[in-house]
Amino acid sequence: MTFLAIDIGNTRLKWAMYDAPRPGAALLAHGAEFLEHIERLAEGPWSKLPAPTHMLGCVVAGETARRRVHDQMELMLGWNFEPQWVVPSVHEAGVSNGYEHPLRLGADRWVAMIGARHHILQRGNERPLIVVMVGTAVTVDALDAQGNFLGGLILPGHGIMLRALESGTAGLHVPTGSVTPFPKNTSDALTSGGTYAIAGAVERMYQHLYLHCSMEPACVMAGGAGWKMVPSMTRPFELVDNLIFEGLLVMAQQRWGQDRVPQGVVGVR
Ligand SMILES: Nc1ncnc2c1ncn2[C@@H]1O[C@H](COP(=O)(O)OP(=O)(O)O)[C@@H](O)[C@H]1O
Ligand SMILES: CC(C)(COP(=O)(O)O)[C@@H](O)C(=O)NCCC(=O)O
Ligand SMILES: [K+]
Repeated sequence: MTFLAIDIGNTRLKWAMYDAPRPGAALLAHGAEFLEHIERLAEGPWSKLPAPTHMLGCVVAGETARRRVHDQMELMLGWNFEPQWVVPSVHEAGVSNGYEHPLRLGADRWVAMIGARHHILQRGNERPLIVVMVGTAVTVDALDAQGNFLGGLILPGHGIMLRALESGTAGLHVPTGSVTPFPKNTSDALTSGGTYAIAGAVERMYQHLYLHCSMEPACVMAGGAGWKMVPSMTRPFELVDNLIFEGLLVMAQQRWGQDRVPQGVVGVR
């Protein structure tokens, strides 16, 4: 059994191939393509893969992007699985969706929260949890210790913040700068402003959640630009690069975990 996991964000498609559809499976291959290069997948990185038997993905980049990926899969000889895409629900894998309209939550946020909760539970006690994803947009989602998703923030990512300032002003066209506490040039002022805007939003959510749960939250961060945030965070954060894939593996196991030991056999010697 081989499992293909796909995450289509607004900037890049990330994919990973595992030897089984369950957490802990061995990673066989992985890659990322900017959305404008989706058409390279079949002839390029996917051409060397064994045929997946199962596939699960999440997409927030729209129907056209998903269709372009389906077209690539159809070009692959021997790929016969039915593509499945995550639809956020009211409850899955120990996480309850507190969104007013659960279906309107970004599928990537839902998968990341399920991955993060699984990740944290594996490492110890139930704790409140902050899940930060730094991609095209930034999302900051809060879960209580019981796995209830309480709500989350959406803010612009680094690129969108810079482009918005560039296009809305006459004098802000400068190269990328450094993050510093007291920026003394325009480049550093813009780069630091964006980074601390994200760090500040996360800190605020941390305080909200701490107050709500009376218990220190654990913090998990992911996304293509997550590494940029690490030095500027005000709380200890764990960077989990494959957070979405961990979530997809947890969900895949619920769908196809037929390798489970049959009931009644456990413990029999
Ligand atoms: N070559 C690159 N590799 C990784 N991250 C990049 C690269 N170029 C830009 N980035 C940063 O990562 C962000 C995209 O991260 P990603 O997680 O792929 O976003 P999304 O999930 O929204 O597609 C960009 O907005 C940018 O800040
Ligand atoms: C917030 C997002 C744009 C993040 O997208 P990304 O940065 O991962 O490309 C995406 O999760 C989305 O479109 N969400 C739907 C709206 C919502 O979650 O409320
Ligand atoms: K994403």
